[in-house]
Amino acid sequence: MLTFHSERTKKRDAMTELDGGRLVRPFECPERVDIIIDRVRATDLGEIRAPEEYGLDPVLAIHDAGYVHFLERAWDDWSAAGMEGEAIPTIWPTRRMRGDVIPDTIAGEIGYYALAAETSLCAGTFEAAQASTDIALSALDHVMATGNPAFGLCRPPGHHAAVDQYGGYCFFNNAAIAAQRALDRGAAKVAVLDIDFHHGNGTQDIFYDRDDVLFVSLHGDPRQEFPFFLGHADETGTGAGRGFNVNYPLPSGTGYADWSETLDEAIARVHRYQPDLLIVSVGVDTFEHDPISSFRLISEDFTDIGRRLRRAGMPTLFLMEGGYAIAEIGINTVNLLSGFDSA
Ligand SMILES: NCCCNCCCCCC(O)(O)C(F)(F)F
Ligand SMILES: [Zn+2]
Repeated sequence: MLTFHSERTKKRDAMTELDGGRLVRPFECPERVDIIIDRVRATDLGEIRAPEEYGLDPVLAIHDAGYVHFLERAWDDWSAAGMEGEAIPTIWPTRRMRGDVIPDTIAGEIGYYALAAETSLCAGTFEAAQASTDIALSALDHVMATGNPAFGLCRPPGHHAAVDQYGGYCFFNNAAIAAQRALDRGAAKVAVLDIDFHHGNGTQDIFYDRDDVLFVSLHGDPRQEFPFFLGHADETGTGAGRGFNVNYPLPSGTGYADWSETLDEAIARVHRYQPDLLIVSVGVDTFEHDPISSFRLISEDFTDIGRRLRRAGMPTLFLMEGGYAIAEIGINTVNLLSGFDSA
């Protein structure tokens, strides 16, 4: 399988993540890219290619312009305001506050655009996020041109990024940007299957009222797991999009027997939709030793996931999302991709 990769994805190297009341080194660290690409090379998964550069137009086709330009200048504005640490919001437009007036100062503006507080902004964030979209778009164009699968080693990830919000380590929704480009390039229907441990609230938000993108997600039950406030089974879409959003929340401790049964249901739902393209948001934080997640998949299970996805028999684009068991992230990710190739 062809892999798209760029060292520019490592430009975001935040020093802090708010975790349990302490500022710790981020779980979503640049080394994740090195470990995965080393495993791709070590296993001869296939050719590794640098992405083309697509600029901001494909990003602006999905994300709000004010949001994109906020991200572009946020670190400079934060620094210019004399803040000495990395950029972390402390107030949000919560219940019965107003979300229709965007504050002028960065301390207020950051809360308007932030989904959560664990994702610090720092120098290089915008550049890395844009490189991640270039990877997703390059991989998409390859799948559209050849019908062959491709893997976009995206970092930072994207599935929590909503139209005008960042958080959960995500800034631009790579899968949504790729799906929109596929539609712009003539696809009639695109399915996004999100197998990351966490619900892809951003991807759901972006396509919730649309029937040209089916969003299907297996994830930790939001009553117990991040992002907590979206991802329930009764969220099925709205307007034209009703019936084209499918959530499969699963309890903490879910093992592969139950998880794979749900995956087969999800694949059957994708099949009924008959998409021109399947985009898989690949998170391997479903792994038993993931430090921030609570499912119990083992490394061999990822190979089987790849096999099951291949049997779905559609042009497939794999885009990297989460996974924080650093020692095994390469093995688990490449197991999935190799399983797909070998099925
Ligand atoms: N500090 C420990 C609590 C972590 N709370 C945020 C979890 C974010 C998960 C991100 C992800 O894995 O879903 C993605 F794929 F987007 F990277
Ligand atoms: Zn995740």
